Parts: sequence; structure tokens; C-alpha cells
Amino acid sequence: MPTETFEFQVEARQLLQLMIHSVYSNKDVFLRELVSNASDALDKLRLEKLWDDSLDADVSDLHIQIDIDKDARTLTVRDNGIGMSYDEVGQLIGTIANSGTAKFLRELREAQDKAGEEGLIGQFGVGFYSGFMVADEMTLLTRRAGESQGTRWSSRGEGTYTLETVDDAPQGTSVTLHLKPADPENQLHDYTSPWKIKEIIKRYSDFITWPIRMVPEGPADGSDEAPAPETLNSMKALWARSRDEVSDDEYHELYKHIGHDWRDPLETIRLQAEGTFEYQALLFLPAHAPHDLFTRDFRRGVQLYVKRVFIMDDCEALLPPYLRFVKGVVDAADLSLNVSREILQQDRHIEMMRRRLTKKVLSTVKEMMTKDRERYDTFWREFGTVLKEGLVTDTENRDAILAVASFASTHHESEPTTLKSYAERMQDGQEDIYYLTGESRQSIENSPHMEAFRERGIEVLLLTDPVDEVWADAVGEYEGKKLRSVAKGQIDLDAKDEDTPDAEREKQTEEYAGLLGWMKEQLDEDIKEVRLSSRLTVSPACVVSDAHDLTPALENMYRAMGQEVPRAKRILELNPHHQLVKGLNQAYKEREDRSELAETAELLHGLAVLAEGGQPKEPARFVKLMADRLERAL
Ligand SMILES: Nc1ncnc2c1ncn2[C@@H]1O[C@H](COP(=O)(O)OP(=O)(O)OP(=O)(O)O)[C@@H](O)[C@H]1O
Repeated sequence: MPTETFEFQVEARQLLQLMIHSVYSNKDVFLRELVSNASDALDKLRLEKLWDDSLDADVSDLHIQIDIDKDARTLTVRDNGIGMSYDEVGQLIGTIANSGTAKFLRELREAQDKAGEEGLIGQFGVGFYSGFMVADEMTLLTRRAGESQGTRWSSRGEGTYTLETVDDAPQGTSVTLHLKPADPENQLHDYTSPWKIKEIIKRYSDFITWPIRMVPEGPADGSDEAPAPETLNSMKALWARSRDEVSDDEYHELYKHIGHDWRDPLETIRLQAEGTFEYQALLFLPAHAPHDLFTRDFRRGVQLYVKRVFIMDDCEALLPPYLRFVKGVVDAADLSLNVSREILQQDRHIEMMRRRLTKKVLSTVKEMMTKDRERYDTFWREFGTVLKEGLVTDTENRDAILAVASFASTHHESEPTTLKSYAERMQDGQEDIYYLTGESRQSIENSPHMEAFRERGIEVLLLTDPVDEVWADAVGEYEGKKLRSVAKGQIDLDAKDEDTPDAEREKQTEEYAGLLGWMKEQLDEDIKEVRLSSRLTVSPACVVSDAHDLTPALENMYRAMGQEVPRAKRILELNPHHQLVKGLNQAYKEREDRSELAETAELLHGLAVLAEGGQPKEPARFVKLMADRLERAL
């Protein structure tokens, strides 16, 4: 097949431009990226061979080799791993499949200043392309294990790349960088210096479990024989070493390799279990939530090793779904190398391990909360929403999750509160913990349901995540105190309030009985009861749900998930102190013809729905009725 020239996908071209004119100061990391890819390729081959012994591939000496050619100014990173087919090279190297990278590029374009750019670029892994930070041309020669023909890919990082098939390519991949001239002032070091390469490997890739070899510079004694390659990395599994032997930086580099993140993790968690089922775990809490955390195909879970041998990525059996953002390694001593995902799901030991790891992650978050509030706040901001899923799905750890959860509250405009602190602040006689759910803090705060609470200074939790309704419902109480939505059921804040004596209420109820009954008839399709409210101080009306009914937001959520739920009728509450309601009652009593009042009732209902952020049932009709009224009021 002749050499063919292809154009890079638009995003890929943008990323390349960025690499070429890189503002990223630490260019050394290109080597980490290439070694990381090579290491993954070796893992993949070893596994593929394990599953399919007939695969025509040599796995006897899997390793990574770095070659320097000072005269040609090239640096080559070679592996004898899985390799890529012709089509794979085009797909994997010519395009950017990772949507996170595309998002990153968009953000980068929007960042106006250089400092913003630098901050952003440091946050994203750009893998293979980072070679263009130090090279003006890259060549990749690869042959997929089991295939006979290889592929050569080559590009100068501009608009195009070439592909050709090659007959005599060795198994695996070699990436050759044609290095730019060294320019130490711009952090562009001399990457033909073995010393420099050794330093970079030691710093970033020491823990890689495959040997990274390099042939030392020619022998000083003048003999022709090439010196034997030396291994640059210790290959020591960090999780098997004691804490004081490993620096924080080393842990962080491992995290970056397995977490595909360029930033340091927020927290490192070590766990060694001895006894009948031995294992070691090294887990990381990232500092930032990945953009695809809530997508269906988010790759979750930590890596599983068996006695230092990599078995699988994204082992979801080791942690519950609500901890899917945790990255790391679990190395179990007593599992079979052939263990499959299905077996893991049913294994009793794995189940024990999962419970222990879950508890350890939660206790680490608790510790962060008490010892380093700022770090905890970052954690909760990034991952609180996911963790709250556990309140619904993991009853065993519900209390532990509640203990580390925090929520926005009317107590403070920006600082979230824990349930414990809320409980400590509860007013004399207050028995329940109040919350309200909604789209945003602002819309909740402006909701009519909040009025009486605001007036009486009763704290309300302001919950804005879709999952909040679900867990608040499922959890029901915290340390004996009921969790109550201020938009559900009867709220009787006046029960212990002397301001409105019972006699007055009775009088009110009597006075309004006719109107309430009549309005219920008018609004029968949507409303199951019309009653006087003790929630409202300013607004004329609001709609509330019965204590055990689904709220409209939950109904919508279930529908979005494809579940059929009947629409629950709601309750309309009227504020007997509001002029509009008083006037309506008066008119109801005086008028024979109530057709216009029926429209007022409809409008009042529509306004109440709007005030809580909903939509009147027939918006066009609502607008027409309203416009007619406004016109008459001119
Ligand atoms: N040495 C290699 N051997 C086999 N496949 C490789 C090799 N290098 C890269 N690839 C393939 O090309 C893909 C793209 O590599 P690239 O480094 O751009 O991104 P990545 O490794 O997937 O992600 P990132 O580096 O951003 O964490 C890899 O996922 C892998 O499938």
C-alpha cells in the first residue's frame, strides 16, 4: 500500500498547535506520557496472551527501551507490547476521541490571557501529542501482536500525517522524536542526554512495573561491543512499600499514571490487610471531578493486581458506584491470575475487601473534615453529589456518609453546614430538620414555602442536586430528628406560637370554609385540597405536596428514567392575611355569578406554581387570562 496522507481532525489540529507553541513550562513530562502508553500496551498484551494462549506474540521479555541517537538528534521510546493495527493508528492517533480533551480545548480558546492558558493546559493529559512539545517531527512504527504487517505513522505536527504499511516491523510500538534544538531558557532540555533521561524516568516513571531500559553511552575503553542496556526504574510497587520509604511525589506520579490526570490528587489512602486474605491498596481521591462522572459509560473503579501483576483496569467490584471517582490500585495475594469480572462480583473475599475499602475511604473523608476543612470543602464540592447517591444505595454506610455530608443552608450564605451543626443550632421546641429542594439556591430562597421559616428565623437546608429529593426521602431522619421538606405536608410552625391562638384559627377556618370548598371544585383536575396556610407571610398562595407524595421534580426524574408514574394532585394553600385572598373571599360571598372568580382561582393557582419554579399547566391560557386582567386594570 502506498504512503497515504491524511488530515488531522479539527480538535487534534488545535491540540497540536498548542503543543507546538506550548506554553506549558514543564516539557519533561512528554516522556512520562510515552512511557505510560508503552506500559499500558505491555499490560494489554500480557492480558491478551493470558486469555488467548494461541495469540502469536512473544511475551518472554516484555519491556520498554529508550534509545538515543545524538547525531541524528532522535529519541525513541520502544515497547514490545500490544501494538496497533493500521486502522487503530488512524483512529487513536489521528483523532481525539476523548471528549474531555475537546472540552479542554474549548475552555482554552475562551481563556483570554496567557496565565489562564497555562493553568488550563496543566490540568489535562494530552498523551501522545505532548511529544510535539520537544520534537518537530514524530514517527511511530507499530505492529499489532498477532498480525504480520506493521504501520508507520509520521507527522510534523502540522495539518497532516502520513500512514503506510510496513513488512518488517517488530511487535509493539516505537515512537521516534526528532528533537527540536535544546533551549534550556524555555525549559527545552537536551533530551539526547542520557543523564537527563535517567533523571526524568526516575522522577516520573520509577514505579512502572515493566523494565525501562537504556543502553548507556559507548564504552570508554574503545571496544566495539555495545554495552548491555541498564534498567532505569526500580519497578517497585509503591503500594507494597512502607509509607516512610515513599515520597508524596512518588505517590502523586503513580496517581497521574493510573488516573490519567495531570494534577496531584487531593488525598492518598494506604491500606494493608493481613491474615487469611491478604491485600494492599493504594487509593487516591482526585482533586477535580472528571467531566464525565455522571455519564453512563464513565469508566469507574480501581486497578486490580494479583501479586504485583496487573489484572484489570476499572475493577468495579472493588468499590460501590458512589465511590466511582476513587482511583488507585488494589493488589490481592490470593486471587487467580485468570480471575474474571463475573467471578469477582460473586467472590466473598472481594465483597469483604469492598466493604473495608469503602469504610476506609469514608473515614478518610471524615478525617479530612476535622483536620483540614479546606481540603474537605474541595472534596465535597467536587464529589458530594456522587457521594449522596450512597445515602440511597448503601444503607450499611448511611450514617458514615451523613456524617461527612454538608449542605447549603439559610444559616450562612456560602458556608455549607453538616447535619450535626444544624441540629446543634435548632431552636427550642423545633423537632424537625427542614429542607427545601429546587433548581438553585436563589430560586429556593425566593420560594413562597420559605416565608414563615424566614420570618421565624428557622434554618432550612437548601438542596439543589437532583439526588437530594431521593436521599432525603429515603433517609427520613438524622439522629432521631425527622427530615422534613418545607414544601410537603402540613407545616404548623404556629403550634407552639402564642401569636395565633386556636380561637382565631377556628374563626378563620369558618370564614373561609365556603371559598376553600368552592375553589377545590374549580381546580379539581390538579388540586386535591385547598386550605389555609401557616407557611405564607408575603405571597397569596403556594402549592405543596402531601407528606408521602412524590414532588413534581421527582415525578419528572422518574419519567426521564422511563418509569410511568401517575401525576399526583397537589394541595393549594392560601394566605388568609393577604389582601388578594381576603378580597377573593369577600367577592365569593357577595357574588351570584362566579365565572370571573373562577378565572381568578385559576390564575392564583398558576401563580403559585410559577413561584416554586414550575410551569402552569396551560401556559398560553395562563398568559391570556393574565393579559386580560392587566388590560382591565389600566
Ligand atoms: N505505545 C503504544 N502502544 C499501543 N497503543 C498505543 C501506544 N501509544 C498510544 N497508543 C494508543 O493510542 C491511544 C491514544 O494515546 P494518547 O496518549 O493520545 O491518549 P491516552 O493514553 O488514551 O490518554 P492520556 O494520555 O490523555 O491519558 C491510547 O489510548 C492507545 O490506545
